[in-house]
Amino acid sequence: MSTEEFQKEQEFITGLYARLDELRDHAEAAVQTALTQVGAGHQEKLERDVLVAEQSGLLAAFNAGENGLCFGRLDFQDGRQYHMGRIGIRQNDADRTPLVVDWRADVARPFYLATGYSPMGLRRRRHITTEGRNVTALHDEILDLTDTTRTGHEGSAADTVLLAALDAARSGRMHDIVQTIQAEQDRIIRASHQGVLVVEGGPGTGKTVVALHRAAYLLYAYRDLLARRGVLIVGPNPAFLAYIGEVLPSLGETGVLLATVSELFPGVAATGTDTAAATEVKGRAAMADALARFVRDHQSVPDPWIEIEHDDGTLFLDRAMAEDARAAARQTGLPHNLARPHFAFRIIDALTEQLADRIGADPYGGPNFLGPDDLAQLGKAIALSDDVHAAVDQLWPPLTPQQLVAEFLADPAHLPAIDAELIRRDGGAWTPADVPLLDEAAELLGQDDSAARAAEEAERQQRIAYAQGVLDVAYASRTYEFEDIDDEKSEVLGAHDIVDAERMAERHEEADHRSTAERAAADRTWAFGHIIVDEAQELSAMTWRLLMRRCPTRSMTLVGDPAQTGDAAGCDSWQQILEPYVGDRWEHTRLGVNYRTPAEIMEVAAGVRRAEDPAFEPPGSVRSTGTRPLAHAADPDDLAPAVAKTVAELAGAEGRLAVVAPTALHEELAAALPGASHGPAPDLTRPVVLLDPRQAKGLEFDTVVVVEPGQILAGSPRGTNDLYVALTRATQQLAVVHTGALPECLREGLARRTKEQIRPA
Ligand SMILES: Nc1ncnc2c1ncn2[C@@H]1O[C@H](COP(=O)(O)OP(=O)(O)OP(=O)(O)O)[C@@H](O)[C@H]1O
Repeated sequence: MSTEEFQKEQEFITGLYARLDELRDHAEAAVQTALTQVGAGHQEKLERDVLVAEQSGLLAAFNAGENGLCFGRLDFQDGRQYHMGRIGIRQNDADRTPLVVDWRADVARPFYLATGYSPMGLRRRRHITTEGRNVTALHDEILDLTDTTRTGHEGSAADTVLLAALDAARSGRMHDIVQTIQAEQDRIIRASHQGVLVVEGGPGTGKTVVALHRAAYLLYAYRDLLARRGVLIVGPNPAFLAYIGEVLPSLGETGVLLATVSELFPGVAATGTDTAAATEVKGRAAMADALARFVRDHQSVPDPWIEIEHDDGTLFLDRAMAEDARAAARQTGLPHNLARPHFAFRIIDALTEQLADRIGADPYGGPNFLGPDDLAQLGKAIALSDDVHAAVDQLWPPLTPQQLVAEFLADPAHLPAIDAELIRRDGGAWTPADVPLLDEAAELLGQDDSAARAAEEAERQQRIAYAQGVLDVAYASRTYEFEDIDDEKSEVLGAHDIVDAERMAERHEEADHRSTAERAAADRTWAFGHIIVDEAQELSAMTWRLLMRRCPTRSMTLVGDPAQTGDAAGCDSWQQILEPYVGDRWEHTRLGVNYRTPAEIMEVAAGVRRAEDPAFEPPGSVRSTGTRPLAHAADPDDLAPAVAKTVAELAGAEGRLAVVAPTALHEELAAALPGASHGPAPDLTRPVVLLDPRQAKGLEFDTVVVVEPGQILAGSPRGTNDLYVALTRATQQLAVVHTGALPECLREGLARRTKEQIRPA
């Protein structure tokens, strides 16, 4: 080891952190100063808010850079040398010379792509490992074989650093991989933002982590476009979102909305659950048609008429009149609530005509006596009639998405009877599968915001009135110290002197301080700049309709693995998902190396899939641990204690362990595993967690104990996929605890332990 090289890097890193501290202090001071400045006008307030947002964003990035700020160095053959950083930092000189370049910059690409065959102009690539602000290791790769300079740190650097990262104990939170992105992953991360990119790959191939780095890259490369519209990352459940939630902030990116589909209808908390069969029915594309027809059912005509009381005698809103108004309203092509005024106006016109015919008719067959002004007067009176309002409400009622879907579920229409029975529900909490239905309903109904706008105007008037009151009080209690001075010429200005009530009211209006992600989360119609969908194979056809509405530009990255589909409503083929929206204009890429699961575990998991598909080939594992997964046979009465014993044996001092078991066993197992986190949103940072196979999706742990694999297999129509997911979550060790016979597909590859061996003492 060359201490001189070490020393040089340490000096560089020390200097770099000093510059980081300087930048951080500067940003902190700027935020503080801005916050204490009380500007009077709107403009000043706006400028202050922009400055605070900008500097806060910088601060977040500087704080993110604290750990592993610099992780590599590129030495080019032409003498250029660049240090690589999690974020880019420049010197405080006239040229603002880069100290470290951002890993996303073009010049950083050879760090990930250069090989001995294709050195991309590189002479040497250095991996720098740090702990806090100290350099702990250097690994150099020589890419120019004619270069004879040696530093003493040469070796197969990339492998050493990658394997160290893969072997490290898990923390319950995903980490970024900027230091070890592999070439096939880099190409996906930096692919163009346009169009739909599908990233497919088996378990542990890095689909999720690559998708997150892609979000960071896109925000860097297309900042103008994406910072404004925002990026949405959709994940399968809240625990998964918590698991991946620290990756982007660690890369200095905070403006991304992470959400499950259930959270995408503002104002609705989908806390209910559906049966697998109901989820499947609700997810079918045919639901869109059923809902559209259900909305039309609410556009009715009277049989034979509705009587409208009028001073000049009863008017008749008859079937033909309503049919004519309905056809005209439908012809506008507007959603139900927005077409409603068109229906109402046609009805009012027709009733006005009926009345005019009655009271203005010339008994001798001449033209009607009433002129345009008379007709307008009659129309106005009819438009104000309570009877007319009630009739319009009856024939074309205003509807909210919640009303419509609740009514639909209580008595499902336009579906085969068997499907209708499966989803029938009167009341109860909204479920995740209801959210796309609500969104579909919102599209079909449209939002007639005239009432909201009127309310807003009324509120504004109220604010003005309040501000006038404040001014009056201010005037009444003005200071009299200068009583002798003519009030008109007073140099002491009071609030009443410089603002009128309207401007003062405006000043008190709340400016929108929310970030793009926050504003997007609160707005159902927000169009995102890019959407990333993880575990995309799980989403139903109805969910795709919702997501496509949120991304009219179709700039999307979809990652998933059809072999892991667990949801009954999930899709089996990308073509089937995408065809309705982009035809065949989408790109498909594959990741083929498993970075998570050691070869020994993967062999066992592959056996499960091979039972259905003998030709199945799992992604090749990058590591093997030499430890065979274990099968523990337990007495049915002893299952929970046997699981507890296995957990006690395998749980390490460091790292995380997950027990993956069918939900029906959770109560019994939780009692035997005190301290294990479980429930709908388990805390994955705890040493032991108890999950069902669906909750385990996308996650990873050092050790995994799969309980009753036979029940997992039989538990759902996609039981094979669920078991495959459960078995592929471990980075180090896997154990299976079972009562009764081990399923046939698991008999190969597992080292057996008998009941006696695992019976608690
Ligand atoms: N280039 C890399 N360097 C270091 N770690 C990596 C790399 N690529 C992937 N990993 C690690 O491998 C593990 C698996 O990655 P990830 O969860 O993204 O896989 P996945 O394909 O989404 O898996 P699954 O489909 O099973 O959920 C993670 O711990 C990730 O950090």
